[in-house]
Amino acid sequence: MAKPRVIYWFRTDLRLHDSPALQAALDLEPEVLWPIFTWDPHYVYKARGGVNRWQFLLDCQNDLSDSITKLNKNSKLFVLREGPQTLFPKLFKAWKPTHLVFEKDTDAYGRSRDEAVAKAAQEAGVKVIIRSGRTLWDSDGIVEKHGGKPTMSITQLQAAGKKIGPVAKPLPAPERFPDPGDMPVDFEQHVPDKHPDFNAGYRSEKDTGYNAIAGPNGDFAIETLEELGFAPATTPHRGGESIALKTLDGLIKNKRYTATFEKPKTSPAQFEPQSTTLLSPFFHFGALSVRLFYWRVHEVVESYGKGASTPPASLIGQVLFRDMYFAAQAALGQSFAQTATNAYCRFIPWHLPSKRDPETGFATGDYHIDKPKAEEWFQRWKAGVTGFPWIDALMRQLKQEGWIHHLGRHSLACFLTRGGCYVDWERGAEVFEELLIDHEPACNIGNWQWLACVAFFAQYYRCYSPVSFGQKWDKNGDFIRRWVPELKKVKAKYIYEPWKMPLVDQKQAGVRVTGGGLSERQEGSYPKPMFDFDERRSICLSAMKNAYAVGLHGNDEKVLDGSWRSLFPSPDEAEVMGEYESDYGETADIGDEEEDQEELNGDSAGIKRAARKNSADAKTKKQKT
Ligand SMILES: Cc1cc2nc3c(=O)[nH]c(=O)nc-3n(C[C@H](O)[C@H](O)[C@H](O)COP(=O)(O)OP(=O)(O)OC[C@H]3O[C@@H](n4cnc5c(N)ncnc54)[C@H](O)[C@@H]3O)c2cc1C
Repeated sequence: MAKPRVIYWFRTDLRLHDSPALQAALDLEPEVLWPIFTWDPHYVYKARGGVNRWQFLLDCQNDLSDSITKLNKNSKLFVLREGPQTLFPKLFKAWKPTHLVFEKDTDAYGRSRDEAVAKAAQEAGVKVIIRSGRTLWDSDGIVEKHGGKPTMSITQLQAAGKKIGPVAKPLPAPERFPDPGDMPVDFEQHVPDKHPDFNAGYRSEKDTGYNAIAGPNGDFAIETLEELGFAPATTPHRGGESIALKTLDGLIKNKRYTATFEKPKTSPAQFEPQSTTLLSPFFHFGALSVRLFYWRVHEVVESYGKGASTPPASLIGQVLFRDMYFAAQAALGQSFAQTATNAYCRFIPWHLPSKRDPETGFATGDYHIDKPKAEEWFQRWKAGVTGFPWIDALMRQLKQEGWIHHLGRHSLACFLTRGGCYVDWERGAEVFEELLIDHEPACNIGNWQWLACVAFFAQYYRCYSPVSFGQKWDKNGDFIRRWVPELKKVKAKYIYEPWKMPLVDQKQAGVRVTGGGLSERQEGSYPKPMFDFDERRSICLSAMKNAYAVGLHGNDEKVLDGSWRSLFPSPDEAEVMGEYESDYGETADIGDEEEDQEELNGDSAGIKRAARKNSADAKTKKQKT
């Protein structure tokens, strides 16, 4: 019998070690194996991604490609520049594979993409093999063992995990790699629609990434930042399986650190080196197996004995959080990413709410400016010029390096939402999506919901002060001095509150505290704080208290049709989302009357459809998390 001809499709698993999907492909003992990556326009244009994360991805791909070539000089990672949905049907004809193998992806887009590809494979008579390998347990398996519901706490995750059984032991990396087969690409390339391009702001040069399906030299080379039209990355953090494995080895050698790690005791102000592992971007790109991490840490903890830390604070606890968010996302799909239609997300009438597609009910990526002041605060937060040095230092580190400590993320997220600006958590999640090198949809969204106290966590009265929280870790403000150099010479007593600095001290420190921070910023100045934090904290607190008392969730009819307003004070009386031109309502700006009517009908049908989709969850929506 003829031996299998296998396409191995790398995506979220840019590694050779512990890859159940790759192992399944190799177990077929194929005659030929094509290790490929498809350059998907969805991520290039429709998902937010800053240049630092692209650099990390390219690092991971280059490292993986080198490792494949070390095993077989005829092979490497072959990159094809086309969306998988249009590419695979052509590859199935041109290359005549018998099998397509890949790692399971439970992200909302990943699922719909894989369904389309699997359908095309079935039509072409190509067998599809999918293996879970991105999480400790298969996220769909967790959901099943948790009664089809999302896991909203670590305890729920652990209980469901227990029903599946122990986390699988890691698999060794292969020692041999089969030859690739012929790779004709004499078919027409489907050139993607580049508009809208969410990442246009990063492209200083022409984007030539899709000029030819096999790259500029026809050799299926890995893309470069230049081809994407991007300037060089600014992050010092570099990707790749080789670096990940070395970092893990270093961590494991430090037995005390590994065994006694307690996340709440690690400092968000520590840098070079940071106080936590900084393995998250490697997990994101699959350059490091989370199961390998789990078992190696587990061994250290076991041998350490008394004094070892335990979940949720321990290192094992950290990766349990990761699995918890993955399983929450796996259960809720696209609704997980937003309030509207999400039965598990509390409705809070934040400012700058998302615009939604009237047909589907899903967020479009754009938002309403219901209050110009809130927009100004959001822009200042995003630019790192709020006038609160702790917040600005964190944001500037994030923009420059793409990674900040977990508690730094807490500070930024709390400040933007319930502890300062009262801006929709979806705005913050979008900025993190763009800037983080470890951006993981499930973890980013889940953590934003946690910090905004709309899901997973409900203690909204616990608020991070942009002054005392930073001082707790770094009295002298070294972290601020590193990231906000205008304040480098400011005395420790003013470094967290420079607006309190007398003029004579400002002079001595060579900085003037003046202006609003955005376009009007002057050389040698640092902005005044954008509001009185204590005042804002109490306004937000009472608004949160009220929203909790009203008790709406994202899938409530009142949230979806806008009638929630009757349950809240007016925006003139309290902190409530202001009026704006509705996505759905009477004032939708459509010229033609007939179209107008159709649109309105379509609107409500679309909203109801989205609500129905989640209605199964509605009964459990008020559960304790
Ligand atoms: C608002 C906000 C947004 C976030 N967005 C992301 C994101 O997009 N991608 C991401 O991986 N993490 C995200 N996190 C979680 C967490 O901050 C990072 O995983 C962690 O800081 C990464 O650093 P580390 O690798 O040194 O973590 P360590 O403390 O060394 O932990 C080891 C690993 O455990 C996992 N982990 C730790 N904490 C969490 C957590 N709270 N949730 C999920 N996984 C966790 C990560 O994979 C991490 O690499 C976010 C947190 C907040 C508050």
